[in-house]
Amino acid sequence: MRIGIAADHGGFAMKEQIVAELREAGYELIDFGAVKFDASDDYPDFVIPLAKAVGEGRLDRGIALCASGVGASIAANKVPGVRGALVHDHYSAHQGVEHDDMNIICLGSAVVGRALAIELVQSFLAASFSGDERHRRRLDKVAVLEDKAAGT
Ligand SMILES: O=C(CO)[C@H](O)[C@H](O)[C@H](O)COP(=O)(O)O
Repeated sequence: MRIGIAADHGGFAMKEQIVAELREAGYELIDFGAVKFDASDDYPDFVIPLAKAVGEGRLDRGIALCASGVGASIAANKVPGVRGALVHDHYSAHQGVEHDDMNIICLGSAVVGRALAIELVQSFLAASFSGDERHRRRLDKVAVLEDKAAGT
């Protein structure tokens, strides 16, 4: 599985922890930055390149962090092909993939602790889209909006 991760200063420390844990667990992942803590950086500068890589199919899954996870979620979901969600709980971390084909998990470093964040990411990465017809039908109704925006 091709995985990417991105964070602004609000999520930087937690990103570093998640990268270390996932690499230790054997995952390979691409780090879209930030590469250092800079209190003046902006989450779109890191989250949008990650989201484009996921939306264009160059990555299978993404992990996006900021302080609340809200800005990261808003930015990621502007990108076609992205189905991102701000997640704080185990059920959403896997059900969001199983039912909604979530491909970017957004986390708020000021909201969830390190251990929970890593468990949420592992749950997200371990889950697969069920492919059930009712879920595809619902996703197709959402994707229509992207098709209209693209003029197709
Ligand atoms: O949480 C965030 C957006 O939802 C981001 O991490 C911002 O950086 C957060 O708003 C903190 O911003 P500040 O410039 O550090 O006050």
